[in-house]
Amino acid sequence: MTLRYLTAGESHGPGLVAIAEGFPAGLTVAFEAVDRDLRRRQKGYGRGGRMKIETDQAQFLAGLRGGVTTGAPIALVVWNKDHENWKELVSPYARGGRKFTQVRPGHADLAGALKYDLDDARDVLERASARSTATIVALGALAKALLGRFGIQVSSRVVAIGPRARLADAPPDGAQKLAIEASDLHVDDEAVAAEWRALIDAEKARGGSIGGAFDVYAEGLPIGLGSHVHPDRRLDSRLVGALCGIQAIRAAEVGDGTQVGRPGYEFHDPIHYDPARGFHRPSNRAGGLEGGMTDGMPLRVRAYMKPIPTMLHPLDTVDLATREATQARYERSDVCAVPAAAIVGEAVVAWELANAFLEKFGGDAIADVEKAVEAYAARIR
Ligand SMILES: Cc1cc2nc3c(=O)[nH]c(=O)nc-3n(C[C@H](O)[C@H](O)[C@H](O)COP(=O)(O)O)c2cc1C
Ligand SMILES: C=C(O[C@@H]1CC(C(=O)O)=C[C@@H](OP(=O)(O)O)[C@H]1O)C(=O)O
Repeated sequence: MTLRYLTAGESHGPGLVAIAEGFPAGLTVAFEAVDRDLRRRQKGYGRGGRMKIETDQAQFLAGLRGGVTTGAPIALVVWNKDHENWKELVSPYARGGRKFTQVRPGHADLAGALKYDLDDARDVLERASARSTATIVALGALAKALLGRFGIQVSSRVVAIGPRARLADAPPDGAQKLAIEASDLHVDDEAVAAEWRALIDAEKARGGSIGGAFDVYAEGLPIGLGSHVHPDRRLDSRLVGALCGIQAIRAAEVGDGTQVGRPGYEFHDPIHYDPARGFHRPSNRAGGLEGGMTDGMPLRVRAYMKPIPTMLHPLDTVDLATREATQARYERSDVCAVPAAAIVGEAVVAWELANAFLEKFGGDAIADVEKAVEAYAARIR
């Protein structure tokens, strides 16, 4: 492991912190790019009241001087504005409010309370909440700064909301990227977005929720990140694991990976070579990964997000304190958060790619990494 991080923080506590280690010295980090990704994560049609309260920004505490990494651990914090309303309820210094015992199906509430011997599921849900993805996105922005330094760009697009899919098999081009950024559903087709808004509205009207899927892409990757030699060094296993590590992601797919009904001739990508382009493929069904390594084609991974579990018209459950039948507790909730999850998806993919990149080319200083990248490119031409 070259890059590593830890995060801490509760959804309604004072703030969320992250410490990252392993970035080479001499990397310029644009703070605005970090905050831009934090803003992107807060957007999206179907989000609930919380996002009107927060305006996430990363405050850096260590590891950079004048916007440039020093090689020391990087520390940052994202403050929770909503904590002002929870000071007496959720804090290292106070614990108050009615106990949360009407455990919600689809959440960590039940298993977490039993496993950790807690009589208040609040102690579980505060950390299980996807609020922590704000720190993940800030860390991902650091990884993107490293990748960007070497010409690698990470992007994403929502490809399904509920039953209505709009699949694509290549990364968005420049114009499509602009359209995606302008869209409240993180898609480059306004007609599809209108259909998706109607689906979200219908679920909201009946007190329900809706899920979907998104693709994450990376362009400009060298051949050979990751490794075939052990399962835990395979980049496909690491990317799928990282995507399923995001709250509410239930499955992830590499390239056309689930299309196993296709015959082999329609599943694999022939290899071509010419001196100008080097090794390349006429198709990219593998999604840029073969044998657990990048194959030089754009990376394409898809993640599937379940419908948000907290619903205005709640499901049946059992009260943790009395063991009697009741209904799941509702405070407030998103109805759909697939566009936000796509930004988190970019972050976790960027992190895994940056880690694999530094495993292959790593050095303590950016200049060392540059030399390793150049030497490798010359060798494999
Ligand atoms: C960006 C994002 C926002 C989310 N917002 C909510 C929400 O408002 N309400 C909710 O019940 N779940 C929300 N979730 C999902 C829950 O955090 C998640 O389903 C829960 O912690 C249980 O984890 P699991 O689904 O991975 O099993 C959100 C997830 C993400 C990625
Ligand atoms: C706070 C965020 O998402 C939250 C994730 C979440 C959950 O259960 O995962 C539940 C909601 O929290 P609250 O109960 O405070 O409204 C979401 O708003 C965020 O994305 O920053």
